[in-house]
Formats: sequence, C-alpha cells, structure tokens
Amino acid sequence: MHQHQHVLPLDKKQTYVMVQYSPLNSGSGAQYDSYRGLHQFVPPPAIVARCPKLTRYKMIGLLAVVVLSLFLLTFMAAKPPTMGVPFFRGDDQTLAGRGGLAASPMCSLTLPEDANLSGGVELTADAAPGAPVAQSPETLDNTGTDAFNPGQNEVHVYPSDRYESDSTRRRIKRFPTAIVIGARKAGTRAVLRFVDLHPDVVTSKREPHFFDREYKQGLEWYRQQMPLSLPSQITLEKTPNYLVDWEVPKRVYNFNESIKLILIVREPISRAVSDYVQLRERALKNGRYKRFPDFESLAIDPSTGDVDKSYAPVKRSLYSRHLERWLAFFNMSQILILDGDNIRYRPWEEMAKVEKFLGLSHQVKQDCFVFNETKGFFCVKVIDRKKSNGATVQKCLSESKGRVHPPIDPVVRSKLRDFFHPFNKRFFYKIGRTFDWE
Ligand SMILES: Nc1ncnc2c1ncn2[C@@H]1O[C@H](COP(=O)(O)OS(=O)(=O)O)[C@@H](OP(=O)(O)O)[C@H]1O
Repeated sequence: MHQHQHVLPLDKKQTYVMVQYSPLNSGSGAQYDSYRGLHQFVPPPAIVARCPKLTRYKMIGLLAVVVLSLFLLTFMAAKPPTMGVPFFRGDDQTLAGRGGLAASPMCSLTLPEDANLSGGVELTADAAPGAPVAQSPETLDNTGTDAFNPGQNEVHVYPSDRYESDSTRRRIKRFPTAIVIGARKAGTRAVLRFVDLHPDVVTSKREPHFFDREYKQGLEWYRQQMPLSLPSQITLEKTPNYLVDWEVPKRVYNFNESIKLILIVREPISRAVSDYVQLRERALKNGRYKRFPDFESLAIDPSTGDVDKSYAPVKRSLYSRHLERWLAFFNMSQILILDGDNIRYRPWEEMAKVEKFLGLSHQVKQDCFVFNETKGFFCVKVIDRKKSNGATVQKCLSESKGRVHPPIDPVVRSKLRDFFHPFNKRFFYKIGRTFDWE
C-alpha cells in the first residue's frame, strides 16, 4: 500500500514524530508513532494548527498544578497544634471530636460502641435530674474502665498526625493544656470526669504524677501518659499531690509558663477527715494496722492539746500556704478556683466555670447529671448507643468516692475551726472571694 510521511510538531520543545498513514486514513485517528513505536491518536494537521500549544506535556503540567493546589488547600485547612503550648478552640461547636459520635442537643454524652454496659442503670432519655433512680450504678473511678474515653482502644500513633486535618480522625498524644493541681479529696476526680464529657476535651485516666514523682522520666514519658486527642481537643490531667509538693510549681512553670491551672478546694475540716478516711482504709487493707487510730488522736498533739499542724491531712488543708508557692510562679488569672462542695451539690455550675476558663463551648449542662439516691451523689447520664431508642445509662464515680466519715468530737472540731480560720482568711484574700467555711 502506498504511504506518505509527514512530520508533525507535537510539543514546545519541537519534538518531531514521524507519523505514517495511508491516504485512506488521512483524517484524525489512531496511527503508528514510529518515534515511540506506539499507536497513538494523532489529530489531523488542521487541528494541530488550531491548538499548537495543547501538548501532552502541557496537560501533565496543568494536572500537576491542580493536584498541588488541592494538596496545599488541604494542608492549610489542617491546624497543626504546637506541642506543649496551650491550644484552645473554644469557638468550635462541632461535635465530630468524639470520633463521629452522635450528639444529643440536650447533652452530648454518648458511650463508645465497645463500652461494657452490663449492670448499668437504664434511664429514659428525658429522666429529670434529681429523680430517684435504680441501684447498681456503673463506676468510673481511676481504677476502673474509662468508658467515656473515646480513644481508649486506639493504639496507633503517627508522628505525622500533627499535620493531619480533623477529617482524617487520626489522634495523637498531646501535652496537657490545663492541669488540675488539687486539692486531694476535694472532688478532683469528679471534675475531671465531668469535663471529659465535653466533646473538645480528653483527660488522662490515671494521675501521671510527672512533676512530683516521675520528673526524671522526661517530657516524652509525660506525653505518653496522655490520652489520644484530635487537634481540636484539649488535654487535661489531674494529680492532686502537685498542690502540696514544693518542687512542682517551678517544674510546671519550666514546662509551660502559660499553662492553665485548676484548684479545687473543699471545706478544710471535711477535706482533712476525707483524707484521714482514705489513709485509714489503705492502712487497714495493707494489713499495717489492726486498729487504726482515731482522727482526733492524730489531728491533736497529745503533748500540747493543740492542732498538730504537721499531721498530713491537716497540713494539706492549709490552702493559703500551698497557693502562695504557686503564686510565686503563676498569676492568679491562670488559676481557676473551684468549690469542691458545690461540685457535689450543683456540679453543672462548676462545669460552666471550667468551660469558660478553658475557652470551651458550654456543653456540660444540668441535664447531663442525675442524682443517685443510693450513692448520695450526682452521676452522669450517657446515651447507650447499643440501644436505638436514645435510652441512657447513668455512670457514677467509684465507691472510693463518697466514703462515710466518722463523727468528729465537737471540741476537736472547734479547735480545728479556730486553727484553720487565719489560713482561710488569707486564702480568701489571695483569691479575691470567700467560701462559707464556718
Ligand atoms: N459526683 C460525685 N461522686 C462521688 N464523689 C464526689 C462527687 N462529687 C464530689 N465528690 C467528692 O469527691 C471526693 C473525692 O475527691 P477526689 O476525687 O479529689 O479524691 S482523690 O484525691 O482523687 O483521692 C469525695 O470525698 P469523700 O466523700 O470524702 O469520699 C466526694 O465527696
């Protein structure tokens, strides 16, 4: 068959391709490229003349620009958090932070799919706070399973996740942006559990004790103690011993001088008794004592008949002393003071203060709580996602929270009241508010 040869310019670099075609096939169509040894679509000379610049390389270049732009846009949309520096997103109303958990408009509490609810108490979705409820509440102590923690089963941590967007739903461990520093037995666990209900908050399950006991382990160890979080979530931890340890304020300051601190205080005598009850329980459990001394015999120095201020449960209630050491490093504006007694009776009021202090949206409202008559404390309502009807279960703190206190000799009580009075006054002066503490 008779054939013609044409040379057609195909790109800017003047690469010429020899195209063979027969007169019968002189229009556009698939033809043999002798240069590349391939059959390819070659437009007729007329088309090439009209679109001389639309070459294969140009197309590839254009595609690359589009892909690069899309990548840059995605990258800029993601907010890379800064390690160790407060990272607040209080304006974020999205509830996607719980790994896609559905949010109830009245209270955004939903259990993760794998939460073990056996023995939980089923409530109707609209059970009124304060209404009597059934027994056997689930417990949520630091020793138990943290059914609220959405990331508890996630084990993969990708260093590059710091640069991922929320939509990837990947989580990493981040330093806390706020620490509950105490006081011991003032309601620190309740506060941490309740604030953990907020979709933009994650909390450490255990007390890390980094700044007091584990400081030598280094910062990376500390970070590893934290739960996984999304860039939009803030991390909180609580270690009540931080309040009373002399070395801790300076260490925390060196870690992050703009960190937010939360101090929960409780009426000093009942806090001291609670402290005593815990120490007694532990000592009896350990078998160190067959009969543990009374609170009175420990709080009062038998040689003088005065309050023994070296007795740890008494010493830990000297809030002014402890706060002063923290104020040597931090401004009062960095420290939120919460009323531990009010956490027991109106927890939602204290939660609103926490949310405001942390720059969070107001989520943990009164309808998240239900009073448990048996326990004598507020528990939280969470939606049981295993049920489709929006039924809720209540989750209470463990039995170690809310122990029965022994009656205190009125004479000793009076001595303690007089003893604490000047310290309380000083504390009120420092914080610019008073408490109704006898
Ligand atoms: N909702 C709810 N449920 C249970 N307990 C509650 C609650 N709100 C406050 N409290 C009070 O918390 C007290 C324990 O305080 P802490 O969690 O700070 O104790 S600890 O320092 O972590 O051991 C604990 O002290 P005791 O009553 O002396 O045991 C409780 O009074």
